Amino acid sequence: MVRNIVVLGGSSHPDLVNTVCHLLGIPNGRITLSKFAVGETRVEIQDSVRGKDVFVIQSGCGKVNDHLVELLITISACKTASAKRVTAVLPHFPYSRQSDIPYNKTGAPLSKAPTYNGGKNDFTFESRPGTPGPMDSPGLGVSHGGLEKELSRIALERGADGGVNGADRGKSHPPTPLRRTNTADSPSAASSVNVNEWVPPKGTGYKQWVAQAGTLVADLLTCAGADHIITMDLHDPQYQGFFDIPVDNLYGRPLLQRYIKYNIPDYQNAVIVSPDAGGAKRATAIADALGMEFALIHKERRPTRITDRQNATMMLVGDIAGKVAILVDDMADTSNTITRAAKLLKGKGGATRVYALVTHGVFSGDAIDRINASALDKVITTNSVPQDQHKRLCDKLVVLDVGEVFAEAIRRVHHGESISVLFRND
Ligand SMILES: O=P(O)(O)OC[C@H]1O[C@H](OP(=O)(O)OP(=O)(O)O)[C@H](O)[C@@H]1O
Repeated sequence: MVRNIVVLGGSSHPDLVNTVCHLLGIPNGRITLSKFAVGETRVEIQDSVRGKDVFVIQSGCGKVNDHLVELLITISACKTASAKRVTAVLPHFPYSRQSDIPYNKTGAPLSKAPTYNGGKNDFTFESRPGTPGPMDSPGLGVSHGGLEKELSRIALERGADGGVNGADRGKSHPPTPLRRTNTADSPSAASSVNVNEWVPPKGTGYKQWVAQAGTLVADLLTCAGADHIITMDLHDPQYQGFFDIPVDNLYGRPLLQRYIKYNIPDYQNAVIVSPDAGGAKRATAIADALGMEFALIHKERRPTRITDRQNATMMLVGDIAGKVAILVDDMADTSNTITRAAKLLKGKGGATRVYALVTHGVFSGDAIDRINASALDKVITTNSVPQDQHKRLCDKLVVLDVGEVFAEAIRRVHHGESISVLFRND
């Protein structure tokens, strides 16, 4: 039984909250989460947190934006109710994929938007303009009808070619109309991003503005009053540097490694495969620890728009013919990456069996259907986000429990003990 500690759960992952409280031997902190009719979040904390060490557990899944706001309000409520320390526990950290700038091949992002001054161009290709204002940026604060007309007119006047990257420059294309993407039906990353997808006319020098939401989310958590963050397998470990409070980034690696060791027959002769260059370090760490071979799939998506992510070209570097391939990645969202990788590994690669091990099985939209129809033999994930429903729909899915890791991390942080023991890989 741990004393002077309160564990509160947001609405994203009640099972994990129950497990953690059970393992710590404490009752769940009492909290009421509700909504006003308009959709605003309302939080009421029923236990006194005065002078207490408070941990708020909320994972980045489901209605991820609602859950984020719920977390921020809860943290703030605890602070104003005189909690001694508030730790945000985010088993899967929302927005951590958005800490960098996707269109950075040719240098820093543009910092000023183009001005639509009657079709006259007042900037060059080398311009480094400032942050788009509400009236400057496509899709922000301007009535869509008027904006579409204006942009189409500019495109027509300039004989647009639609190129946003080097590869497209110089080619001749017809003027590019505005396209609207319907975001209502699919929660997948690729289909939910664009409100207006506008390809700028040739020679304007304007590259689409992409917000670095990761920075904002880090600031929001700190401003709300978080004193400490506990999370697991951040998409980009450098994201910790966005915070000026301690961040404990736990590893899912020991769990995944244990699965390989004890559940994959003849695992020493299998090959660990990273489905993209970004995850190579994570995958090689496992391959090295288990003395296994390593291969890499090169996934090319950066130079183009975010909507092209699903069409990225994949190329296998390494030999997996006649072997078992074990894909290792930090997360599966739409599952496009792992299913396409599996197709490549079993098809051209000649792998006999393909496993995918991902820490965060978000499985948005039709991800589970995609896995069921894929060449993947098994998908192993953790319950850093709820998996009950996914498990019911997918026989290939194996779920590893992170409850113990988070409970132990909370216990150790509370007592001021080192958490490095949690990084052991045996
Ligand atoms: O299931 P999916 O929808 O395919 O998403 C999963 C992929 O997304 C992330 O990488 P990302 O594409 O952001 O590339 P990066 O590693 O270059 O940042 C993640 O590391 C996976 O590889």
